[in-house]
Formats: sequence, structure tokens, C-alpha cells
Amino acid sequence: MIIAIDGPAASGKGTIARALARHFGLPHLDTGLLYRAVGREALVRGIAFDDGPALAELAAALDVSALDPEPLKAGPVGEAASRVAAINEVRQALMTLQRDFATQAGGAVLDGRDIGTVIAPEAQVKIFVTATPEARAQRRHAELVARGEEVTPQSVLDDIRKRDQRDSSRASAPLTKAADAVELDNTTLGPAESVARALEIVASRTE
Ligand SMILES: Nc1ncnc2c1ncn2[C@@H]1O[C@H](COP(=O)(O)OP(=O)(O)OP(=O)(O)O)[C@@H](O)[C@H]1O
Ligand SMILES: Nc1ccn([C@@H]2O[C@H](COP(=O)(O)O)[C@@H](O)[C@H]2O)c(=O)n1
Repeated sequence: MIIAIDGPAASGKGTIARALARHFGLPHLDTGLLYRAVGREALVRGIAFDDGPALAELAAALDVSALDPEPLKAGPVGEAASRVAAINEVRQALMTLQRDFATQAGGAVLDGRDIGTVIAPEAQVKIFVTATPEARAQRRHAELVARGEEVTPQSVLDDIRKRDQRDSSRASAPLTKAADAVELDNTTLGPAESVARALEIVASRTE
């Protein structure tokens, strides 16, 4: 079974995806980490966010087994990820490894922005996780403060809105709900309730 979880920043995709993967004993890939790794490397090496060939080279050289989520979850890396994710050559360079992960024997859970639409349109279960920008900003703000970052609630909300806009309006694989995805709005749901709702959705799609 392939489970595709998509949605905007800090909607709780990863929380749900990890829980479903644990529940069903499936491997999980947080595809945002791939774009974050390319974005971070571009920042470190001073590569411009519109230099398609150089960014694609970084993407093609990624060692997925060596991705350390900790530095990749920093606030500025999220912004850099969204910039490089708008470059079609980068998306193409990361396509095969995501498709290979999705189609491995036994199934998989992937979360991102284009899993149900581009990476695994054949997924049996597609969940589009949403929450208001304000709820998502509150969650991301708490997360970044806990990491020791100095950010204000307003700056995080501005960043979320900017990222939503860029991710939804880019020409290549924009963030959008697949026609056959079930929407899960968890604005007023906690993590456990969101996971419970996601399990109901899986059950409704697989019974
Ligand atoms: N339903 C929820 N209610 C409140 N907080 C939540 C909920 N789901 C997740 N969180 C918290 O919000 C933050 C973001 O969650 P998570 O990383 O799962 O989101 P995401 O959509 O995967 O984010 P990303 O933009 O990195 O892809 C985390 O600190 C997480 O613990
Ligand atoms: N399938 C995906 C996953 C991510 N992105 C881009 O990466 C940015 C960071 O992702 P997070 O899930 O870690 O927040 C995100 O803003 C997207 O621009 C993507 O394009 N496709």
C-alpha cells in the first residue's frame, strides 16, 4: 500500500505520516528533507537559487541515507528549500529516488507537496492535510523557539504565507490537492486526533 500525504508547511503531514508508517509497519520518506538538503547546500556553497544546472547537480549528488534532519529543520533552510523546489531541474533530479521509494515492495508512506499528484498518482490512499495559516504558524513558531531560534509569531506567519504562495503557484508540480485525495483539516485537532482521523481515512480507502 502506498500512502501519499500532502499539504502546506507545518500542517502536520510528518506527524501523521510517521504515525501511519509505524502503525502499518511501512517505511516513511519525508520528501521535504530532500529539498531542504539541496537548499541548505546551496546556501553553504553560495549557489544562486535560479542556477538550475548547479542546483540540479547538488540534487543528483544527494546521499539520502546520510540526511540528518536536525540542521535541515532550521527556519532559513525551509525558505531555501522552497526556492530550490521551484526549479524544474531540481524536481526532475529528485524524482527517481522518490518514485523508487514509493514503489518498493510492500509499500511506503511519503509526505510532501506533490506525492499524490506527481510522485505516486497511483497511491491507494491520498490525504491532503490542511490547517489555517495562523494555526500552522503557531505550531512552527513553537517548534523553532524550542530549537533556540529567535523568531516572532508575525515573522513565522509571514514566512508561511510566502511559502504557501510560492509552493502553490510554481509552474512545476505546484502544491495542490489531488482530485482523489481526502482533505483532513486539523486546525482544531491535536496530533493524536489528527492521526486517528487519518487512520479512519486509510480504513475507508482500503476496506
Ligand atoms: N494537529 C496538530 N496540532 C498541534 N500541533 C501539531 C499538530 N500536528 C503537528 N503538530 C506540531 O506542529 C509542528 C509541525 O508538524 P509537522 O512537522 O508534522 O508538520 P509538517 O507539515 O510535516 O511540516 P513541514 O512543513 O516541515 O513539512 C511540529 O512541532 C508538530 O509537533
Ligand atoms: N514533495 C515536496 C516536498 C517539499 N517541497 C518543498 O520543500 C519545502 C520544504 O518542505 P517541508 O515539507 O520540509 O516544509 C517546501 O516549502 C516545498 O517548497 C516540495 O516542493 N515538494
